[in-house]
Amino acid sequence: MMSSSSRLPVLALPYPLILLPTARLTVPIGRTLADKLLAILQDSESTQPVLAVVPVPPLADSSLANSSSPPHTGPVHGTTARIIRLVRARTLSAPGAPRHPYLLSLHGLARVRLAHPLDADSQTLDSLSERAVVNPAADQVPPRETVEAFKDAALRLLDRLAKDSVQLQRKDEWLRVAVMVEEIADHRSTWMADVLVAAINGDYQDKLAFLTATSVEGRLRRATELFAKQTSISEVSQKIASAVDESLSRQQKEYFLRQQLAAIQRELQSLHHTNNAQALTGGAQGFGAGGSGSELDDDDQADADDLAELRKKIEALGVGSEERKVGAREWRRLKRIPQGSVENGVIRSYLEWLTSLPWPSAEASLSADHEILKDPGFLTRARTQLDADHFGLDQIKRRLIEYLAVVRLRAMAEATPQIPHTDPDTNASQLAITSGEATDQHCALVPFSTSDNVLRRPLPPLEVSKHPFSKKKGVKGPVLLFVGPPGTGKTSLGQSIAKALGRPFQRISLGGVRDEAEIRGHRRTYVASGPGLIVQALRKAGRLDPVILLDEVDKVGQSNYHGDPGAALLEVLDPEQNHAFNDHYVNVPVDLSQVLFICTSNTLDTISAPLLDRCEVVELSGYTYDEKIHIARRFLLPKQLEASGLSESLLSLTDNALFRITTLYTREAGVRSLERAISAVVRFKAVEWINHIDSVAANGNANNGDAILKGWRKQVEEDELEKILGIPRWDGEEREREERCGVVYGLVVTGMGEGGIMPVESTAISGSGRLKLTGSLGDVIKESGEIALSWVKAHAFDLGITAARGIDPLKVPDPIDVHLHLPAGAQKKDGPSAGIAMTCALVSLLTGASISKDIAMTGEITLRGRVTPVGGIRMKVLGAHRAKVRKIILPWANKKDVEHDVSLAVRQEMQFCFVQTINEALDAAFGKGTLGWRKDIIMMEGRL
Ligand SMILES: Nc1ncnc2c1ncn2[C@@H]1O[C@H](COP(=O)(O)OP(=O)(O)OP(=O)(O)O)[C@@H](O)[C@H]1O
Repeated sequence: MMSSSSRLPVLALPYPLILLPTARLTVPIGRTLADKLLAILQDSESTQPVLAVVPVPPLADSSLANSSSPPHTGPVHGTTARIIRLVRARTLSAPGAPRHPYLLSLHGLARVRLAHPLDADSQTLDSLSERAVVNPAADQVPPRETVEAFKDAALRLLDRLAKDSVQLQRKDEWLRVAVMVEEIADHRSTWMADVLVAAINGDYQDKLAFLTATSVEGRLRRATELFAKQTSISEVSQKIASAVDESLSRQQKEYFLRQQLAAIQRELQSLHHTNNAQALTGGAQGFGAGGSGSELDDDDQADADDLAELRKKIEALGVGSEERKVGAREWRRLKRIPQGSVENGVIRSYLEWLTSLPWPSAEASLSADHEILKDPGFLTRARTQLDADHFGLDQIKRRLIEYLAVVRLRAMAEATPQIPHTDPDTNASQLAITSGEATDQHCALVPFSTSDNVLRRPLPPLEVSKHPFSKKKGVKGPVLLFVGPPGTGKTSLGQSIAKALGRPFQRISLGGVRDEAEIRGHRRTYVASGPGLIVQALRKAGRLDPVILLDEVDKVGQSNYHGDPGAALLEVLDPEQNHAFNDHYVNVPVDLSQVLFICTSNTLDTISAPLLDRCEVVELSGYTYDEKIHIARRFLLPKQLEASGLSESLLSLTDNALFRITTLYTREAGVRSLERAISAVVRFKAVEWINHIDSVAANGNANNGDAILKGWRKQVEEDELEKILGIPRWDGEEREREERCGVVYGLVVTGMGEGGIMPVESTAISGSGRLKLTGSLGDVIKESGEIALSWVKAHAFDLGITAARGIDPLKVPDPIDVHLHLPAGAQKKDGPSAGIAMTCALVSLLTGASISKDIAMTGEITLRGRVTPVGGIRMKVLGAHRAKVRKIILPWANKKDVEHDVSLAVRQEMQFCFVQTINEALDAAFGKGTLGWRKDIIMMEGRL
């Protein structure tokens, strides 16, 4: 068939655009072209007028690509295309907008050739010139073998594409096309070739060659080649993908994904910016002219700033120091690892920790501490500080001042440069320093001379430090351990010491720490790992030399499968080791030698011996009523008034009210419950005050100060307390204490370190001479019960219980069992100190004589009847005093404890009986002459 010619408007498609017959294409176009097309649309009779669309290859390739056109001439081959849409782009803008604000959609129809090649002027997207075009002759049927080869190649490619498709729908589509290819008639195969080449990815040049192939056979061959090429590309990339898949680690994959995500985000951001700009300017402005947006969107910038900051911090670490080396190494790793990956986050948070710790290499703050210590008035000011924060505690304050004096002396000694002895035999070559006034700057190095009467101290030989951090030795003192019941001021004393030294204070609560890692940190391999409590405190303090209070060391867990937290604590507190404390997370030796550690504990019983050995114990055993009343008036009431917004002019407690609160509403060694009770009173009065001023305001006197104060009662009287605090908890306890045969009051110290009294009850029941002990008793206290019974049985005749020696009082006259019980059965009790109380209870039970309820006792007994000393005397005595016991029986050996530890005021209010034997204890308890001792008892004791 002959080819036909006609005139059509010709549109040039710049590289890399190409339109094949059967394909569709949408291109952004400018206003000029849009106007021209609009004119065509208006003039045309058809609603979808036809154009000739000619791809223009890049200059270098033009001769190659449009191969059938003569060299050095413009392109001639193209496609006829129907205009199916011309719209103005609103929101979507292709790159280049708004120079191309219109979108033109074309549908390729058939191959076409220009009668004359496109000249250079007409090769732009804007140009549209009407030209003569030649429509090639209609297709002939291609040879069979060419069609077969084409189908084969097409099917292989479609199969590959179906396999590679991730989406199921896509897969189905490719398979459906494959069925069509199999079934298509030979004469339609060129159409199929057009459809497939248009649908698959392929090189521009390949597609152009396919477009320009004039013969049907040639076109099918080119399509076959293209399909084969695409199949092999697809297979190779699939192989690479699976090989990469195997070799890529999770992190690398994540990296690629993140890169893609970042690219998508960038695209979205730029789209967003353009939209903003268009919204602001009606679309008249160019790309990238959008507003700056919120600073929260500017992730990349913030991230870069953080990294720069981190880098600066690493650079600030001491040159050559271990921490700097580790920091630099981790920094290099950080740079290698993709941003946003988990590992990246782990390294960054590690570096943040590492660089935010105070390191000796970068530390400049110690000098401030030394200045405070050098000040001649340091000790006086420390004493003033302690007095300002705490009432009483004289002995403890004196001990703390001694401690601070040692700290000061050591600090001054450490601040002195050390010079080696060159020759110990010659005085002239020895150097000494005037101690006391020595300072960093002013230390006077003078030759040591025996004739000098100034206090001089020869310096020890220079120790060459092996550890990199021990350039400046720590201001070490013994580790203080405050032991005492809750609320006795242990924590607040620690705070006062920190204030006196001008150092930051950090408190670490060790109660319930079961895991060594809580002290030492987790290794970085753990998910969500972090440093231990010690390093955390150091970072919070921001200095190398804070005062760290290790609260409740007695409650640290024992060694278990989570490690031994106690052992880690030993390392922390050991001056020989703690200059290079090893936190598992930080993994660089941390210098704790400058830290001043203070421990607190409620009791000494549960502290491990090695830990106790490192500490110097300071006991705070509790306050008397008198001291509590003073503390309440001077410290607790003002503190609560301030906390509630009232003032002393609006609220006061009478002495009687305060006494009642202290004695009847609280009974504890410390002052916490007292503080709570006072705060309840203050809160009650605060409500009253608000109601009062509201009612005054309602009467129109809101601004009249006198009128406001007129009806206000600021005093809280004793009889109001029941309304405020409820029924007194301890009222009538003395009445409840019974004076009964078989009941005796012993003295105890609870697990919280609080002293008090505890009844020892005994009763006789018919039985077979056995002893029954109840009340959650430990082995030692049970043994005390058995010793007591044995002693009573052995002395039953002397005490007048039995008629003759050798008779068991539990069998004759009637066989009985004796039941000894210590109430509060849920509380564990142990220890030997209930010995004399149990003996007295048994004697009382068997003789029928009773002991006054105002008497309490403590002391261990031996089988021979000796009374041996016990511990916790001060706490026990104060507990008894609080319980209004008037007479206490104690072992003779504890006399010095009472004289030394118990205040004179308490001693004057109580009667103390110090006993050496059970006989003396019984006499003191029952009163002389009450028990019917047989006459020869004195002789017997002499023989013992
Ligand atoms: N001698 C005192 N003078 C003034 N206030 C005191 C005195 N003793 C204790 N306090 C006050 O009692 C409160 C409780 O004290 P702190 O917290 O120091 O008790 P603690 O012994 O550490 O108790 P815990 O063993 O329960 O930790 C604080 O407000 C403290 O100021």
